[in-house]
Amino acid sequence: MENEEGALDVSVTKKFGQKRCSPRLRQQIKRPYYGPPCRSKTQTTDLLSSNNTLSPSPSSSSNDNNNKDIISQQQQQTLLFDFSYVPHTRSHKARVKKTLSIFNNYFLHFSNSNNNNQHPLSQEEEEEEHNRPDFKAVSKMIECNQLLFPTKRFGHLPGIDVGYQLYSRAEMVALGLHTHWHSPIDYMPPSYNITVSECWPAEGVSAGFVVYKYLLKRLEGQPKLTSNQVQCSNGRSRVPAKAPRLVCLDISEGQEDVHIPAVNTVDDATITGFTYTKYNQILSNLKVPRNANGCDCKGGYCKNPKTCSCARLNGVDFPYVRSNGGRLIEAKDVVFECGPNCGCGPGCINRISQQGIKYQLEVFRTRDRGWAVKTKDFIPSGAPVCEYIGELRRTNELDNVAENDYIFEIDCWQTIKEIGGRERRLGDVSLGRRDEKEIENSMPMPISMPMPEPEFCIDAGRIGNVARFINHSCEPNLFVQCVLSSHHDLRLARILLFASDDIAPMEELTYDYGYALDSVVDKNGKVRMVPCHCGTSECRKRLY
Ligand SMILES: C[S@@+](CC[C@H](N)C(=O)[O-])C[C@H]1O[C@@H](n2cnc3c(N)ncnc32)[C@H](O)[C@@H]1O
Repeated sequence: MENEEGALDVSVTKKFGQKRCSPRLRQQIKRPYYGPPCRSKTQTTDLLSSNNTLSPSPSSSSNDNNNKDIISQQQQQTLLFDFSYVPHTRSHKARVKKTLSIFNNYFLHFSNSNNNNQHPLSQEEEEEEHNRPDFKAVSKMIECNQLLFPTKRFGHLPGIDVGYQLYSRAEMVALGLHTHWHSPIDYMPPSYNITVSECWPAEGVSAGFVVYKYLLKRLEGQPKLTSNQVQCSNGRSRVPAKAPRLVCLDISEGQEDVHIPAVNTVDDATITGFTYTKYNQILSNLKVPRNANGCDCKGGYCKNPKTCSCARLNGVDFPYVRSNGGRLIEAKDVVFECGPNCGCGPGCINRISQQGIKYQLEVFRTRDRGWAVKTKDFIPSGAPVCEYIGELRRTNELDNVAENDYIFEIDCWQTIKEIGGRERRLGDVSLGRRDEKEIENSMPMPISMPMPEPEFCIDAGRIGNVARFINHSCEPNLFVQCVLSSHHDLRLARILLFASDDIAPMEELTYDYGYALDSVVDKNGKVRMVPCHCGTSECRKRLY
């Protein structure tokens, strides 16, 4: 939000290419977080100390007429001064992270409850402020005392660094960076002008508005900006990056809807030794389960979760909302999507993971982790990023497993049942017993069948897609979601990677490989140890 000279562009509240965004954050929570603590108004604002995992209730007070009053009361609170610069600690950053998770969680739930309204909202009603899911999310956070900085502050906000990219006013309100919900421009009375050195109208007039810029004084002790923190409000970096060497224009060779270039600024390596494919390859010795029965929904789209048999498998709800092209509301042990025998069509809300890659991704070379993948687009939390694609194999038929870095064991059943030391991958996800029963009932094998180890895996060593280049991080921004669409055999579930946070453009994509330490042995039975170079504050130091 501040440029190299310290001039603040008041257009910071403008959209940044897409609808919503989040700052670049390093989180403290290892697993995707989907259950915000909803606390009473009397509690303190220490979000991190709360252990409650109450899910937001989309219906409660979402249309409260006094929402606006709550916000305007807040706007009138006394200003707090804080001119001392406090270096950001992990706990400050974790609070920011958690606040944005809570906002996203409410946003997705309210979007879902709008979709599921018995009487769908008209276009005009949808545009009314009190019906907007972002407005409802912020109102709910105010009601539950979940804003990060609920009092208007002047000066430093611990945990929020210069260089954060914020795309929506609602997120800024959630953090306490912006207090005027109704107006895109927040302000302080003139008596608070001590931090402004200069102010001038920018050249040109945009859509009838003059854009003002402000040169601000740096707080004492505030570190200098680094070039990678500098962003313009139009999304382009102000400091030109060193021209990368393009080693491949499109690793998918036209198979994906978007080109996936590969660049290397580190060494002479090129992309070799694998063939790109968009679909899992099934080896001839493997029997593909028959297609599951589908739902009877008509008219191209599944609309009613009570009558759609696929929605019933997901706990009588659709797992996705339509916002930003489709987002998973919350992580689940398994998502049942509509498939080939369903009455709906390809545009159905319950087929979001079947649409292929839609974000601009780039493969790039790192100094210590080989190739990696970054996004050039903003990716909202809950959005599907890509599927892990390769050859479907039996795990007991793999040769040289220890030498193959590209094997993904399909361990959905084991993680649901917490078999073999596999903890539930989704951490904070709450799953009712009923859902687990539904999953078991829909499986084409007896539930008593002992499956201590995954029977099948996806081997992307020779054949695969862009997911094979995504590295591990102990603080990832993607999470693994098992999805069943054509059949209902969990042993052969599809493996999808979804965004666990809002992901800013140019951020590396990572997920937690989830290896148990000492679980990988070489062909002589000796434990293999690989150091982790994810570089995050939560790093467990070893990949396995
Ligand atoms: C699925 S591949 C990921 C792409 C890989 N970097 C490449 O160049 O093709 C997994 C391998 O990448 C490397 N890797 C991934 N994440 C890593 C990390 N955090 N630290 C060290 N090495 C990592 C390890 O060699 C690992 O076995």
